Amino acid sequence: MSTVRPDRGDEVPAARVARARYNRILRFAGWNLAVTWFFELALPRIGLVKIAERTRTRRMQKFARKFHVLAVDLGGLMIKVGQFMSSRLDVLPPEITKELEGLQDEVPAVPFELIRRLAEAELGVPLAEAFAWVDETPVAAASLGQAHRARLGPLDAADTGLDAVVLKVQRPGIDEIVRVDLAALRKVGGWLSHVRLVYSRVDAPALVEEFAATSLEEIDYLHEARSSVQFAEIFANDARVNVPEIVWERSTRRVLTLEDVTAIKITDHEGLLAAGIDPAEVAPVFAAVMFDQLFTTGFFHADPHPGNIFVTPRVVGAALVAGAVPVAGAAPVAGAAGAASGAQGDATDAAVEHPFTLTFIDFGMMGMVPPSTRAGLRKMLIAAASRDGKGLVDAARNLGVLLPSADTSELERAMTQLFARFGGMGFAELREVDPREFREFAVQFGDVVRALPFQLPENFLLIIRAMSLTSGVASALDPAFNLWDSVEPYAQRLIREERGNVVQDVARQAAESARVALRLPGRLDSLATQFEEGTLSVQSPAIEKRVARLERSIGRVVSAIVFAALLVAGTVLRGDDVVFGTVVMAVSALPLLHALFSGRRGR
Ligand SMILES: Nc1ncnc2c1ncn2[C@@H]1O[C@H](COP(=O)(O)OP(=O)(O)OP(=O)(O)O)[C@@H](O)[C@H]1O
Repeated sequence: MSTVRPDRGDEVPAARVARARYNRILRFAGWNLAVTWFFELALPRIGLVKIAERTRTRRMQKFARKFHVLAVDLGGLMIKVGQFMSSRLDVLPPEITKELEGLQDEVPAVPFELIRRLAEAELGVPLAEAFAWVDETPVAAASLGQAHRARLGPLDAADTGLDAVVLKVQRPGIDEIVRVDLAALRKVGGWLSHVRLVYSRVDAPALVEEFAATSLEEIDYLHEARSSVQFAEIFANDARVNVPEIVWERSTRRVLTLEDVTAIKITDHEGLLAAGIDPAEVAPVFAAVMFDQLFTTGFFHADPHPGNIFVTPRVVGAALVAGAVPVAGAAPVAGAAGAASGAQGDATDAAVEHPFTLTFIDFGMMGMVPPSTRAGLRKMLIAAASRDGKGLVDAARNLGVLLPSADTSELERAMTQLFARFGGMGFAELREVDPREFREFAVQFGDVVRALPFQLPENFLLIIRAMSLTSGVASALDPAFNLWDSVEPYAQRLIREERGNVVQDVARQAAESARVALRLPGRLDSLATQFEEGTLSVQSPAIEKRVARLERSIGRVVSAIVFAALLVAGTVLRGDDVVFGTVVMAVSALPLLHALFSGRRGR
């Protein structure tokens, strides 16, 4: 570790190390901010914008390489920051994501003696007493902790019915490292809050606080244990999902003992095929399970990277449903096939007899989609379904994606154009559209959007992360997999479940003002009038019938939500890179269009 200021000779060594770490992070951030300011603001101001454009890719590569070195060297939260960057596959350029992809695997393991000491201090007994056996070689060494295989002692085994377990132990001193890293990140967040390019789109200090809250939760294993129980309860009657049991007697804030559920890694193609499981069959199930979390239960696994999901072949009695390869922790088939679903709603989907179960681990990073955000997203959907450009913009404002001060007439116009140009098309037809046309539109649309004060609202950091990882894992399982395709059946289901809410919202929104009603398509317009006149009760068969028709036009709930997330991601995080922003916009436009116009074809 580099420079320690001589005038701090009175500090104890630990404090000196902490200060050096803090300074190193700040120097790195400060230097890169200065370089970015010079190329992206100072040069364009004196007419040298071409230099900024020509050097951008090289600068990004260099930044990623240097950050990589810093993160491996410092570990701690810098690895997490790198992970966040690399999971933004949809918005960050490949120069950065590729460089930072394998970061987590490069963390060196802590010698077992130190792990033993910490675990024994935490558990209050020698490890040999607490466990029948502990493997001194870790299964995995991560930035905050490391995991070892172990076997429970006879008493614990009898108590819990478990034998093979995994013992997670935090890195000694990780609390202090996290504290220092957060202090440095807060400082950087403060700097960024003075940079117009940033503060106009992102509340950097709030973003750092969101990251800090997540990180502090991650170093409390009891919090992780409680989250895993909550997650398990939500999916208790869902045959698609499995969660390891916690051994509470052997768990503390810094030590976590849990059922060993090792099975086939979700991205292990050979392993899946050998077990008779088609990876392409896993992709839509995984996507649907993630959508359930994000949009139905609102409590979601925010770190669904391939290392955190196993595919467990299901067994009937002693026999595996799929293939003949026995895998440790294979899940027994859950009770009757028709087990009632939990919060996911559609029982048929949740209890479908797939030849596998998805086993989630690592509940350290969980996210919540608060009801207000879900309501905001629904408003956006309704505006989208009624092809209401202005409504869509208002909804974005309500959601906090767009600052209240924004002059949005240009955006409304762009939306109206979008509806006019692609309005009559279904998804299949949209796919036939010349990509150049999309591109052209996306450039215009992107320019309008970038000029507006879009921002990354609170709570979106983890939502976007989960969505990006879901998309990445699903495509790794099946390169032909299209997230939007799997959205369709899911959205249909969601609409059926949310029927009541949609009715209420549509009616309320329509009644809000005559101005709104005027913008709505005919069928909604008359609906609104009746509602306002009080001639229509929300439960009446007439409204039911109309809403059934409306349902068809709103048949893409999640598409619209995914669109919203991508739109935010693309605009907020991309800044001025037109080419990349264009791609994101084009991608965003597809599901939106899909969402908007399927109803018109009466599907
Ligand atoms: N219950 C379990 N059963 C089997 N293996 C497990 C279990 N829990 C953890 N592991 C193994 O240990 C590794 C690290 O565990 P986990 O992901 O929970 O730790 P982490 O410190 O939060 O790491 P990261 O942040 O990289 O995901 C996992 O990738 C997996 O290989």
